[in-house]
This record gives sequence, structure tokens and C-alpha cells, in this order.
Amino acid sequence: MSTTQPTRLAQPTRLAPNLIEHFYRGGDRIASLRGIEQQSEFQPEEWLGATVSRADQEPGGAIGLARTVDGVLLRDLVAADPAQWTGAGPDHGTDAADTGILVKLLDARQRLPVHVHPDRAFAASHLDCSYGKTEAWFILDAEPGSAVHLGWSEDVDPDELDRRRDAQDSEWMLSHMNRIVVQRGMGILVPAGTAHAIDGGIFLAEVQEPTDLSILLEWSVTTSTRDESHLGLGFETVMGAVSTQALPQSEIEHLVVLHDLDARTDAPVSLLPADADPYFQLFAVAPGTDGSAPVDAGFSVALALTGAGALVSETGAEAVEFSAGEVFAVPAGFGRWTVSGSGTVLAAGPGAGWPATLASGGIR
Ligand SMILES: O=P(O)(O)OC[C@H]1O[C@](O)(CO)[C@@H](O)[C@@H]1O
Repeated sequence: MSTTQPTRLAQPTRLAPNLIEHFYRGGDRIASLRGIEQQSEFQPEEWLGATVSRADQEPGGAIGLARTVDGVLLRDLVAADPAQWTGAGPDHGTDAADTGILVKLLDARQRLPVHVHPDRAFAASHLDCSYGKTEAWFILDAEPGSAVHLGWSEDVDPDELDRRRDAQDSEWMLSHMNRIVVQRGMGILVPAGTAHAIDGGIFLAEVQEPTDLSILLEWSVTTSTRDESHLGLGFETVMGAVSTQALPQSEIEHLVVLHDLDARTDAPVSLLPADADPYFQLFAVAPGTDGSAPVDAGFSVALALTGAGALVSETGAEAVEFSAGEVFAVPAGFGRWTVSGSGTVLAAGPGAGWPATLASGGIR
């Protein structure tokens, strides 16, 4: 009789809750979706499937890192077998645990400060980092009339911006920004370099490059300080990463899309503008009565938004059941997969062509 064990095919791993203490209030809608208790009113974010950690801690700190429900760091699982998890070859970057994305739930009960993230060129030259922090928001819920503030509505003079930042003149900054009233189902791309803020009342899923690099122009509405607001580079240097040019309506049209989140569809639907594709991708998988075409193979973070069902692979790996509020890290080795049942699953993955695009450049 043979004693050979059958090889276990790769399956999605259920992730434990991973709330983050932050400098702004919120988090109750995360707790309600995830079926957990909020420990403080300053837990407005959950980092989903994160293999990068929060910046404001000792080097090597674990805050931010996702764990499986058994307490194992996802970072360690990916680093031990990058080919199985991300499909990447051994030489794709310096960090074997790199998945190419960071996904968050963000539930703002107060307005986020006006802030900006660097692009790849700035991060490489000043911060020894190959990623910048282009990000995108997918709106899950919004109080009526709540808005995001995206880019300047007219060119601003860099010296005046310095003065207004030093004076913490929130009113001036906000009144010089584009205000976009949001609604459930809206996808918004925020290119690196673009000043932005998010009103209280907005609950969103965020997909971004896997870094924690922020420049706060407006620290006074948070528990942060001026000294914590310039990435340790000083404002004189860091303002080089901040665009002072207007973001015109003609460009905003390419940065905002709307999707009916209640629709059932026969294929995964992209929830973000096409310009997001080189950075990250976010799909809704909500099959109709005839099922749905599969999501491509690759690392993804899957969030069960509503209903119940199973993640079903074409590889023959055992399906994994889910119910609303659960989060999974899906390995590339699970192959192409789809959803059975009544649920709606959001699936976030790295940009098209990742990780080759990291080395080939051409992305801001
Ligand atoms: O990057 P920081 O300083 O944590 O900023 C607060 C939040 O604002 C965002 O950049 C959204 O605008 C989040 O990614 C981030 O967690």
C-alpha cells in the first residue's frame, strides 16, 4: 500500500481582524461588517492582507501586518513561498513577501486631513523605496452630501501653500480643492502627488501601492504633529513631492467611475478607472443565475461584502465557504476562481503586469 500523501492544493486563507489605531476617529462600520467589537473610537482602519506594516513604529514592528485566523503572519507565509502566493519569480524584488498591493477598510467619522503621497521617483530617490503611494477608493457607504477633496481647483503658488500649511489654514486649503460628492459604488483614483482629503461619514475600501508614506499638510485636525508630517525629510524637501498644479475637471473625469454594487453580473466587474490598472485592480464578483466568469489567477485579497457562498477554484482545490464580512488572502496557486452562491465578493490584486512592471519602470 502506498504511503504517499496527496499534495494539498493551494487554498484561500481566512484572515483575522486587523484594526489599526490611527490619528482620526471612526471604525464602527468596519466593526459591524466584520462582526467584531471596536476597542477605541480611534480605530478607523483595518488593513486587509497586509504584508507591509505601519510606518509610525519601531523598525520591524508588526502593527499593520495581517494574520491568519490561526495567528500566523501572512507576511511569513508569502515570504516562505512567493511563487505559490504571488506567482512571482525569486528575483522580483528585494522583499519576498511583497504582494504588490495594500488593501484597507477606512471608516471616517471625522474628516481626514489634507495630505499627499509621493510617487515612485520621489520614493526611490529620497526614501529608498520602489513604490510610491498612488491609491484608489471604492465607496461602500456615504452620508448624504459627504465628499472627497481631490487636487487643487486652480494652480496654487508654492510659497503661499508653504505659508498656509505653516499657519494650518484648513479653510484656505479646502477652498482651493476640487470637492466631489460621493455615493456608494463610486471608484476614485488618487494619483501620487495629488492633495486629498476625505469627509467624515464616508466608509470605503482602499487599494493602494504597498507603502505607508504620507505627507500631512494639515496635521492640526489629527492627533499627529508637524514633526510627524514630513516623512522625516523636512518640509523643504518633501514639498517636492506635492503637486501645486490644478487638477482640471477634464482629468477628474478620468479618475472617477460609478458601479451598481447591487448588480449581479456574468463576469468580474472592474470597480476602478482604467488608469488604475498599472498600480492595482479591484473587481466585484457577484454572479447571476448562470454563474460568473473567473477572476484571473494571482494574489488577491477577497472581502465578502454581502451574502454567503464559496470561493471555487478551477484547479480542483477544495472550495472555501464564506459569509458576509469575512476576508481571505487568495494565493496565485488557487488558479482562476469564481464565487458560487448569493454573495458579493470584492477582489483586489496587484497591477497588470506586476511584478515585471516594478523593474521596467514607466509608472509614476
Ligand atoms: O497615510 P496616513 O498618514 O496613514 O493617512 C491616513 C490615511 O489616508 C489615506 O492615505 C487615504 O487618503 C490612507 O491610506 C491612510 O491610511
